Order: sequence, then structure tokens, then C-alpha cells
Amino acid sequence: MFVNPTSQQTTTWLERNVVDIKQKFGANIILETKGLRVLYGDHEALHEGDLQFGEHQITALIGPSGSGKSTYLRSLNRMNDDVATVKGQILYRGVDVNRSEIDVYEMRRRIGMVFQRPNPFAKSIYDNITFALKRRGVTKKAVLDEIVETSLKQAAIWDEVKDDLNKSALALSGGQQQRLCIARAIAIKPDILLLDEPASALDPVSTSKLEDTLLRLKDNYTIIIVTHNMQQAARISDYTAFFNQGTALEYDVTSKIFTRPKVALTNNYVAGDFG
Ligand SMILES: Nc1ncnc2c1ncn2[C@@H]1O[C@H](COP(=O)(O)OP(=O)(O)OP(=O)(O)O)[C@@H](O)[C@H]1O
Repeated sequence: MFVNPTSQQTTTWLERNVVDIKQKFGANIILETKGLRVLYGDHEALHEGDLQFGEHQITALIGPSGSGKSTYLRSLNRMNDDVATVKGQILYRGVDVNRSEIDVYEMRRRIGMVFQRPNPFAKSIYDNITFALKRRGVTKKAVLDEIVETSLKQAAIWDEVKDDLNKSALALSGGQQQRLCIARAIAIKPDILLLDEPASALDPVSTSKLEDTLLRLKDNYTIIIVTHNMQQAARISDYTAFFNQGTALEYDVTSKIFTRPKVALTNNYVAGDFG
């Protein structure tokens, strides 16, 4: 049993079971948060969210609407900087990237993000992939061509677009656009990919393709995904964190969260009793 001294829930006893995945499973930790709290004005949206993320693993963040999943995810690569106060440490390979002297632009090259709605640039498929590379000074066509092909292959969309690289990205279907956005994110070779409900706007076939893509990508990337889709979390993730009211209440291997959770609220949520 646990009392959260910083939250609005100070009088509530909360059951929590956040396992140390390094200690318990020998996971190689690439990213972890310590003492992370996020405030929008004086509303504390995240009180107790400390988690560790295993390298080349997929971690799902689940929980009811408004529980703080996106707030937590967006804080990891400081997408909340302009709208919230983020306190605590975000340790990427041991370096606290929440310090003011960190080059946020460079950090986001390592910790990339794919959003809920596909947001390709109003440019060609080719230019979507090469845009950030060119800004970083990569100009040789042969190099750019190679990265375009590799990224699109890794994102499992190459076969669908290889003959149309000069076509507008906006002419692709929603599912194709989302895989293009993944290709765009991985073209700059991040270590970690953050995905905020990337399949919420997709049909079941596109969702399935996206899930296959993520499963393949985990050989090379560490993936953290917010999802409302319980089956999706169960299908693709290695670890799952259950959030409720700004607190990560339970964190463990996914099979445990879905079959033998320790916390009663987790059980109720995965059983579909609320959310
Ligand atoms: N930009 C913002 N400004 C003010 N409050 C915000 C902002 N973004 C989120 N919040 C608040 O923070 C809390 C957590 O929201 P968050 O979006 O992180 O939850 P969530 O679990 O991701 O929800 P959902 O599943 O509906 O996306 C909510 O009370 C929300 O209203």
C-alpha cells in the first residue's frame, strides 16, 4: 500500500505495483523517469509516473481517458515544454534530458515521436523522408536515396510507394500516411520512438499492418506506445503500464498485466469495467 504525498489524492490509499524491470527481469534500461511530475498551470496532471523502459522492447501505456498517458509520453522528449511545467528527471542512457542546457532539437533526434493523427508534410513522399536530413546537411543524392529506401522498407510501406516517390504524401491513405510518418521518424535514426495512439484513426487492416511494422521495428528501436486498444497492447507490447488519475498504478510484463494484475483497478480496467 502506498500514499502519494504530492497528489490531490493525499487522503487516498493507493495500491501500486510498479516493478523494477532491471532488477526483476534484467532489462537493459535505455530510458527512465525519476520524480516526474507535470503541471498544467496549477493542475497537476501527473503525480507518480516513474517507469523504466527496456531497450528494444515495446512498452504500452494504457489507462482511462485523462489518466495522464499522453502527458507522460509527451514529457519524455519534452513536447510539453511550452504548455506545462515538468519536474523531475528523464534519464536517457543515464543523461537527464530534462535539464535546461540540453539541446532539445538534438535530443529529439534520438527520441522521436509519431502522433495520433498522421501528419505528413504537404510535400512528396521522398521529400517527407529527406526533409530533416537535408536540414542536417545531408545532400548527396545517393545517400538520401538509400535512406529513403531503407526507412520506407523498415516502416513496411516501400512496396506500396516505391514507384510513386514524387507523389504527394497527402494522396496516401491514412494508414499509409501513418507508416510514412514512422518512416520519416526513423530516417534520422532515433533510438526511441514514442507513439501516441498511432492507430486510433486507422481501419483494422491498416492497424494490423502498423502493428506488424512496430513488431519488426523493435529489433532496432525502443518503442513506447499509448493505446486505448487493449488487444493491441496485449498483441504487441512486452511491458505495460496502467495509468489512473495521473499515477502509474501498475507496471509489469504485459502478460501479467492482462492475466494476473496485482492491483484491483488494473484488473477492472483490463476487464473492461471502466474507461
Ligand atoms: N495542454 C493541456 N493543457 C491543460 N491541461 C491538459 C493539457 N493536456 C492535458 N491536460 C489535462 O491533463 C490531464 C491528463 O491528460 P492526458 O491527455 O495526459 O490524458 P490521457 O490519459 O492521455 O487521456 P486520453 O486517453 O483521453 O488521451 C487531463 O486532466 C487533461 O485535461
